[in-house]
Amino acid sequence: MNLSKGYFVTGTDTEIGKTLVSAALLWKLNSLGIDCAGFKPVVAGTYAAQNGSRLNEDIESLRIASTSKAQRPLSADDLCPYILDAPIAPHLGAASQNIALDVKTILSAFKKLQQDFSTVIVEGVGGFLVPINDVNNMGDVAQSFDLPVILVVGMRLGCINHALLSCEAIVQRKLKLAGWVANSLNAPMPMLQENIDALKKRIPAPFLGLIPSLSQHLVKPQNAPYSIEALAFAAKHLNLELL
Ligand SMILES: Nc1ncnc2c1ncn2[C@@H]1O[C@H](COP(=O)(O)OP(=O)(O)OP(=O)(O)O)[C@@H](O)[C@H]1O
Ligand SMILES: C[C@H](N)[C@H](N)CCCCCC(=O)O
Ligand SMILES: [Mg+2]
Repeated sequence: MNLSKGYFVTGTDTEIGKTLVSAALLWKLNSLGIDCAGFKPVVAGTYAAQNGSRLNEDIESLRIASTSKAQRPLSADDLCPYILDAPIAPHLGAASQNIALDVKTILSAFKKLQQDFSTVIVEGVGGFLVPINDVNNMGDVAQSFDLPVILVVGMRLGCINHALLSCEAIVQRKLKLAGWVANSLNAPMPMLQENIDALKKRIPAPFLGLIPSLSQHLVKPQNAPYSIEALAFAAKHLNLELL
């Protein structure tokens, strides 16, 4: 395994398992004794914690899977510079809160976290080209981080086209495509293996594994992070030797 100082995890769409894969990667790195933290450039969608504070599911999943350093527990703000309330496209959520999202602010928050951890796993927002403002998108954020990219493919009808478009965009930006993960979602698609084979033939990067559908007790509850058990289950299906 020739681990990079971090990975940028993107996906074929929103809600296809980027958080599951990112947090599972963190869990696996931790189990190998590698200190690591999760990062999210922007989140859109919060819920109220019991003490009234606003939390986000992705940040909480990444936070519980990050290495805990006794001297200073990670806060949500360490993992994400922009926490927006509405579960909508981030440039719209930001505009409705009069916030201007910018690449420089995101990059400096990422660099700050990178100082304290040898590996940072960044979970992108939605698909690879989701806008953050009128000029920039997540592809620009990925380029500014200059990390190898891992593509999560949500295995459902339409994913072949979405995956290949994403690969073209990643390669066109001269980013390294380090590998891709097939995630089965809540119901395995018909001809799952044939679809995976079609992707294997066409994606110019190693196949890191297939995460099966989570059984009922592992499915993420609403307004809560993934359980450690779910992350460990997903991690078992990822082959980091290929990175
Ligand atoms: N392998 C799986 N089996 C069953 N359900 C899954 C699986 N992977 C993801 N899900 C479900 O799909 C939903 C979306 O997953 P997740 O939050 O990881 O996606 P995401 O790509 O990170 O979404 P977002 O774009 O909002 O960040 C969750 O409710 C999760 O429980
Ligand atoms: C709120 C949601 N869960 C994501 N965090 C944001 C997804 C933005 C998708 C934008 C788009 O491609 O149309
Ligand atoms: Mg997510």
